[in-house]
Amino acid sequence: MTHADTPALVWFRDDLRLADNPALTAAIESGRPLALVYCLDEETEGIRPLGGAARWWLHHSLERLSEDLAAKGHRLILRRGKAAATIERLVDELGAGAVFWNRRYGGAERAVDAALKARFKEKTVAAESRQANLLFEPWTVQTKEGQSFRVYSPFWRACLSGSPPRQPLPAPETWPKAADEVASDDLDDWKLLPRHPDWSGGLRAAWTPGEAGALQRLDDFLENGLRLYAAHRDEPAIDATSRLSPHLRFGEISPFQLWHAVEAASHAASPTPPRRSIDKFLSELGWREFSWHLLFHQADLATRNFQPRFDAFGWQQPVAAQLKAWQQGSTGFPIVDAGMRQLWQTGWMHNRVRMITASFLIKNLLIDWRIGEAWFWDTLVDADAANNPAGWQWVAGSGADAAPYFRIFNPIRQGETYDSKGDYVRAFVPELANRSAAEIHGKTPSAAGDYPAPIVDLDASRKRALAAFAALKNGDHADIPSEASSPE
Ligand SMILES: Cc1cc2nc3c(=O)[nH]c(=O)nc-3n(C[C@H](O)[C@H](O)[C@H](O)COP(=O)(O)OP(=O)(O)OC[C@H]3O[C@@H](n4cnc5c(N)ncnc54)[C@H](O)[C@@H]3O)c2cc1C
Repeated sequence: MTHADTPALVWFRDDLRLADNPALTAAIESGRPLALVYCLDEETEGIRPLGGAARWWLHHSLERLSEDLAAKGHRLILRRGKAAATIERLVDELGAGAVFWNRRYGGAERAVDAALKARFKEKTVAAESRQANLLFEPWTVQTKEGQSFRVYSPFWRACLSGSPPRQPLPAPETWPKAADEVASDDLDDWKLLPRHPDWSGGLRAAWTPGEAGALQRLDDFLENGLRLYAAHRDEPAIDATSRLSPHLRFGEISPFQLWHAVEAASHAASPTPPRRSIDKFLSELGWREFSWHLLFHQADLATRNFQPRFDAFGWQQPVAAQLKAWQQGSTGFPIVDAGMRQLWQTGWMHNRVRMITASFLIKNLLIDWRIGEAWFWDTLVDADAANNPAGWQWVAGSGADAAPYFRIFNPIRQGETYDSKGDYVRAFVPELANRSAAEIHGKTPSAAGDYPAPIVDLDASRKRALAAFAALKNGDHADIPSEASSPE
C-alpha cells in the first residue's frame, strides 16, 4: 500500500450532514478509502458538556447520519473520550494518512484541533480543515483598526461589504470504498436519551432531527414562513420563523445553504417574499455570526461578563421558590409561563419570549443571568455555545451591544403587544384556555382556578432593578433592597 492509498478519516463534529460538507467532499476527492467518525467528548476541559435536550437531539441526529452513510455503503464509527487522544488513536488503528474536519470556533475546541494538527504533522499525517459552519470566520472580520467588533451593525455591514458567501456544495454522489472496519461504540451505550423518567415525548412530537428533517423544515419555511417573517417574526403564536436553530446548532444544514436558499426565494414563484423579509432573515443569521465572533474573542462568554463593570453587580441570592416558579412556568405572568412551558415541553422557545422570560428572571427577580443561561443550556434543543450566552448577556445589559439596563420588559405589555389574541398563552397554559385575551393579558394577571398568583409585584421589582442597575452605573452598590415585595 502506498501512502496515498491509506485511508482518509473524516471527523464529524457540529456538521452532521452530507450536503455542503467541505471536509467530507475533500476527503472523498482525495481518492483514499474512507473512514468516518463522531467522537463524544465530555472530558476535555473547557468543552461544555451538552445539556439534556441537546443530548436527546444528538442521539437522533447521529442515528440519521449513520443511516444516511449506510445507504452509501459506509459506517459511522462512534468513539467516546478526550477528542485529542481518541482521534489520534483511531488514526493509528486505521493507518490513516489524512484527516479532514470542518473548523470549530470555541476556545477549547480550537486548542484541541491545533494540538492535533501539530501532532499529525509530526507523524506526517495530513490534517486539513475547512470553513463550513460560519459564513464569515471571526478573524476575517475586523474594524479599520484591526480589532474585533463589539457592535452588531458595523460588524454585519463589514461582513456584507465583501464577497457574498460561497455557493453550497452538493452532497457527494460517488463514494470511494470504505476503509477496513475498526471497532465502534454502540450509540445506545452512550445513554444520551432520558429514561427514568422519559421526558422527551414533547420533543419527539415537535422535531425531526437529522439532515432530511432540516431540509424539510427549510422547505416549509420558504413556502409558508418567509413571506411573513419581517411582519410577524415577533409574534409567537404565528409560525413565521424558521425553527431551524437546532438543525443549525448540530450542523444538519449549513448557513451557506440557508443564505442561498433564501436569496433564491426572491426570484422564485409567486407570491415572492418581500425583500425586507429576506434581508431580515439574513440579518438574523448575522446575529448568529456575531455571537460566534464574540465567543471566538472571549471563550468564557458563558461565565464572564462581557462588560467587566458587571462583575460588581449585586445579584440576589435566588429565592428557591421564585427560581422554581420561573423554571416551571408558574410565575403568574401568562406570557412568561407560556414561554417556560413551551421550552420544557418542546425544547424550544420563540425568540421574543426568550427575551421576555430572560428579562423577568434577570430584572424582576434580580437573579444572575448565568443561572438562567444554564437552565436554557439544559433544556433547549438548540442550546448553542455562542448564541445562548450572547442572548443572556444581551438581555442582562452586560453583553456586547446589549439592551440598555433600563430596558425592563413589562411582561403584561409584551403579552398584549405580541400575543394580542392570547393564542400563544392558551396553547401552553391550559388553565387559561377559556380566558379572553383581555383576561389573559389584563393589568392584574388572573389568579383563578389552578393558575397561580403573580410571584412578584411588577412595579416594585422594576424599581428595585432600576435602582440596582443605576447603582452599578454610578459605581455605588450600597442601597439595593434585598427583596421585591410581592402582593399578597
Ligand atoms: C436569552 C436568549 C437565549 C438564546 N439562546 C439561543 C441558543 O441557545 N441557541 C440559538 O440558536 N439561539 C439562541 N437565541 C437566539 C434566538 O432566540 C434563536 O436563535 C431563535 O429563536 C431560533 O428560532 P428560529 O430558528 O425560528 O429563528 P429564525 O428567526 O428563523 O432565525 C434563523 C436563524 O438565525 C439565528 N438567529 C435568529 N435570531 C438570533 C439571535 N437573536 N441571536 C443569534 N442568532 C439568531 C438562529 O441560528 C436561527 O435559527 C437566544 C436568544 C435569547 C434572547
